[in-house]
Amino acid sequence: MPETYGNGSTAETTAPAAAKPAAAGAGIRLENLTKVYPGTAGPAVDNVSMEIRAGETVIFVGPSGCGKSTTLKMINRLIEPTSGRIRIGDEDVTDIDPVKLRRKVGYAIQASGLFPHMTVAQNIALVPKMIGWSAARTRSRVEEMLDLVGLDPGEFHGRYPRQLSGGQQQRVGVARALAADPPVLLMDEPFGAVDPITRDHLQDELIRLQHELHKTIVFVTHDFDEAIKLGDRIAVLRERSHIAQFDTPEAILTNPADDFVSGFVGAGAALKRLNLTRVRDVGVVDFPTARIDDPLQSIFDLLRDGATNEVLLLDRHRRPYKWLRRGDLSRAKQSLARAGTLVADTVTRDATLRDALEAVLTDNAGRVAVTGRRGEYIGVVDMETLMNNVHELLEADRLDAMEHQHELQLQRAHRTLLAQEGLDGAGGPEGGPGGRA
Ligand SMILES: Nc1ncnc2c1ncn2[C@@H]1O[C@H](COP(=O)(O)OP(=O)(O)OP(=O)(O)O)[C@@H](O)[C@H]1O
Repeated sequence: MPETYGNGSTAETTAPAAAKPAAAGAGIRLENLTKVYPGTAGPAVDNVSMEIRAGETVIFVGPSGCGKSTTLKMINRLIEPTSGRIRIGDEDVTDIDPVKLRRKVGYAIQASGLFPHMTVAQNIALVPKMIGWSAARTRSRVEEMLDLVGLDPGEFHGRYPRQLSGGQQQRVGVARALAADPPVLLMDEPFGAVDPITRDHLQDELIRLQHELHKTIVFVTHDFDEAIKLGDRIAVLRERSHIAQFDTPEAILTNPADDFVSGFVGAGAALKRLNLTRVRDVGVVDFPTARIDDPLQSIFDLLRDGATNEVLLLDRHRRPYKWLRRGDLSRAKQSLARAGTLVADTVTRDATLRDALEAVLTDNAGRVAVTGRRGEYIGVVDMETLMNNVHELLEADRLDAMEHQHELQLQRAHRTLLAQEGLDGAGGPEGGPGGRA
């Protein structure tokens, strides 16, 4: 059995035992929402109605300028609607005090939106303070939030945003949005400004968080692959936020409503489906490991005598460090410094098969190491497992397509038969039974 998480902690038990359980999501209902910006000819958002269920992640995608951000910002009234209503849970929030609304709706944006002159802790404490939490409660919440987003509270809480990497800033942005424990989280292209690998990891983190918290998340992105990966449902929007299709990623990929949606899905729908399967759903298996501080001799022995000709070397924090093959030993001499190949990329259990395939190709090791929330080793997924899954997915799609084709043929044959029998209500192509000469 692969070991799961280090230090006995699991992704499901990050909050201190005494903490209140997090507020779960609340449903959102948009009713005939319209926004006309002053001085513009037509509405930027025109009469949009939509129901978002409690606890689901809904992604808005659509071309630039179609009104995604305007629609999103009307939900927390950063932009006041010209007409229409917004309900969160049982409450009509269209006219409530915006400060009260902040308790219900967290907001995370691109490039984290952190205040540069405030420390990480001060940034996260912003909304709890605004809504009148005590200093002690706020302080413990800040620590809890840092831990939740995978940052060591002791190390990070006194830093300033400029002392963080882009990915860390984004994590703090999410911690800040969640600090007052709102049931609804709005995210406006939150990962738009980070590099692709960090972006993948942040997406995985968000999936893990959502497994834990069950918030209602509305997320805007330009990136359809991101939408597939994160969304329970995707709203494909066209101009003025008109809804072209609002459905699950599977349904949109296999059954786009029209040419506009097909155009958005783009080529390679079958491969995009790799974004729908997670590493946790395929076989994560154990792999022989050794620790960097193990005696050299014991690592040699493991490779020489054992059934394996490769081990994964872990660092002092049990994080994957190097792939070490038997042949590498001849170069090792008295130290492992020059031996083996550095682990370039890892995935978490929430990563998609697509991420995992990419990581296998990057690492060129035939497998990818799977890690927990602090980067610790859990197991590996190998190329063969990945390829089998890809094959099964493509095969399932092919069968679906064949079935669909077969159904169409049956329907056509049925109609022809009815027509021949004169039972199709149109008198048949030849004008009735027996026809006429
Ligand atoms: N403050 C404003 N005043 C006037 N027009 C605006 C304002 N903000 C946005 N718009 C217009 O409203 C329309 C919708 O903008 P919005 O930012 O909601 O689109 P979007 O889909 O989020 O775009 P993008 O993907 O490029 O961020 C655009 O035509 C935009 O030019």
